[in-house]
Amino acid sequence: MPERTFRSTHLPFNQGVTVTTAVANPLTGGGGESTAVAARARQLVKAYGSGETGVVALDRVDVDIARGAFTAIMGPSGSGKSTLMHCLAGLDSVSSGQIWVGGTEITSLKDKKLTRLRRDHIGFIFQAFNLLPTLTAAENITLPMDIAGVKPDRAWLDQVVQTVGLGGRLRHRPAQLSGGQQQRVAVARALASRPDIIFGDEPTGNLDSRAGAEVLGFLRRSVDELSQTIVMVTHDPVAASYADRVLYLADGRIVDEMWRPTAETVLDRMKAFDTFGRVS
Ligand SMILES: Nc1ncnc2c1ncn2[C@@H]1O[C@H](COP(=O)(O)OP(=O)(O)OP(=O)(O)O)[C@@H](O)[C@H]1O
Repeated sequence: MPERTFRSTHLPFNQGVTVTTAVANPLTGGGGESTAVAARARQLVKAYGSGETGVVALDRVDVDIARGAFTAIMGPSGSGKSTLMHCLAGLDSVSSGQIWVGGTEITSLKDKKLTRLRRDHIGFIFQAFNLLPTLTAAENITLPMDIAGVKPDRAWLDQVVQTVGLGGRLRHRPAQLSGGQQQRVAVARALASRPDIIFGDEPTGNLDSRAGAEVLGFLRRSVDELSQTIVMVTHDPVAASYADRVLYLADGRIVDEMWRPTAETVLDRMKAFDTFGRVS
């Protein structure tokens, strides 16, 4: 496990200090160039509106996302999970602070370069599977690469298809697949271009527990066998237990983290948050 510093406010787990940070560090230190860190944010602030009606969705967040690891982001509704994920993925602008994906500081990129970085380096899996109904599973998997004019690496694609267990379903269209199979197509699509990092927003939110477990198992395998980096927002302690590390957000701050979570330890931590109250 990498050395890390962790400080948080108000909660009994990590008492006392005023800044929140979840920094898996410092293997190289400095800016965004670490090979051990797939993405990092420093003093990230995201505010919506201003004055009385303004909301600070992210409040000076420092975080490192370890490369080749599976990170889950948890926290109560409105705590800033989706906002953090969208900012890290370059889908949303920030109010202040800096974000690096790999060695690139994305917070200073103009639209065109940011779009290209997202296309070439970041994969997404959403709660809605977002497959095109008229295309086969195979066509859906390679669609983003086809649009980008990038030739898929066949050997890699075969490995991905094998990893997510879709071998016999490649010629089926989405309507001919179960929800779990459709999400596996979406997982394969995210993996196909070998992105540096994959972001999942409640990727099993629309699945029953069995299909969800399958998809989570495939995400886990893609980390273990393909060295993929995954960041997943979830409300579900069972889903979080597939991760290597859980980050807890409350009121726009990272207030705690847990390594090697189990469903029980995550649930206990969530209950403790409820008992001791939320941050501020
Ligand atoms: N476009 C927006 N305009 C104004 N406020 C927003 C906007 N998007 C999010 N917020 C606010 O920012 C805060 C964080 O929202 P966010 O969606 O990141 O939370 P979340 O933890 O993902 O919640 P949930 O678990 O309910 O999806 C909330 O107070 C929310 O109301």
